[in-house]
Amino acid sequence: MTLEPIRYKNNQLEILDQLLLPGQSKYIKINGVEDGWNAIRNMQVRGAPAIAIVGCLSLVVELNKQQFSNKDELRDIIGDKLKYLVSARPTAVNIKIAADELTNLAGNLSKNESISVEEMRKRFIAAIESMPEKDLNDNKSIGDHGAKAVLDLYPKNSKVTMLTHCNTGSLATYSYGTALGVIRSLHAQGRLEHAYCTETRPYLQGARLTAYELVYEKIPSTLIVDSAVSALMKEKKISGVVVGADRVVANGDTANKIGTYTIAVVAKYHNVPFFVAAPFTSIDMNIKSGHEIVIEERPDKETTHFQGLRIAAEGIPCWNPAFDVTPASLITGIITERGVFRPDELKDLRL
Ligand SMILES: CSC[C@@H](O)[C@@H](O)C(=O)COP(=O)(O)O
Repeated sequence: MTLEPIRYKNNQLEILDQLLLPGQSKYIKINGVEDGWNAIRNMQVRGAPAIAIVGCLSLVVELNKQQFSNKDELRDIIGDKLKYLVSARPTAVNIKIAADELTNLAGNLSKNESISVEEMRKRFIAAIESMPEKDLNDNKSIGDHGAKAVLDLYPKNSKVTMLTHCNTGSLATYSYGTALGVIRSLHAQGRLEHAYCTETRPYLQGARLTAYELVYEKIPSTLIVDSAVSALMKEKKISGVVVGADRVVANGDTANKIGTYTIAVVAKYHNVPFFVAAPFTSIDMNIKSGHEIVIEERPDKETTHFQGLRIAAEGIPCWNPAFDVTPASLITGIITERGVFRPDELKDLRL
């Protein structure tokens, strides 16, 4: 049985409150878009694919509660609510891409004279309800393509040791995970020697969530502090790094959890292959290079406090960007559900 971060059944939406993990497994109800926005903003749900799925499902919950007098009204409400959901966190692109596609769908459905407002609502909801299964299937393909790409670099039947950052597992997606899915796939094939995960300051997605998933899945693994990455690459035989992405742009530059760029620089120095694992829903072709990506800055309190307790000196100001951008030149390959691409190959792909 895998972890179930998102429960959606009979128009009821619940999420596992990731702020309480690993100490407590508590589900909270999402009763509509306002709840969805708050859960995303407060990081009770986080991880680019999970944010998109929860945000869009929160809209479904709300649409099912209301009556609409005509299709234009339904289209306008959908457009406004999606815009609002996208505003919860700016860097992860999956929810923006989903919102754009769904806004177009609502526009087309509203223009279709052969369908009623009720039929429009049904078709729109069906499109959102297909997202979880697609995410799961995409993640399994990412896992398999990624495992092959890593193993192809090493002698036949040898085992590999991987490093990952942040949380990209079941908890960051609907299920299975992206970068952690690659590690999971290597483990399932009996080809994983060991996985290392970073703590991922300041929110500790690695220590709290990835470590929890690795233990849960009985994957041989070790937790390190973020600042141990250089030492790890010097002292242990690391076969590859695999991380997720919040936004991959047209030239292959990739925004991911703060600290990813440092790991990529260190990997280059130590000649360790550095992979990004992400579904096509994380690829933003509208942005040419990483300079244009909006990086979310989170409150100082996430750096100065831990579980409500001040750990930093009183009065010190903080700079707390949630993400950084790894230049394409440091990325060996981008693992997607359709295969593995060099960063410079992205621009020729049809999304
Ligand atoms: C499959 S999740 C990929 C990324 O979203 C993940 O690595 C990450 O950076 C998550 O950041 P978070 O701030 O926890 O939402």
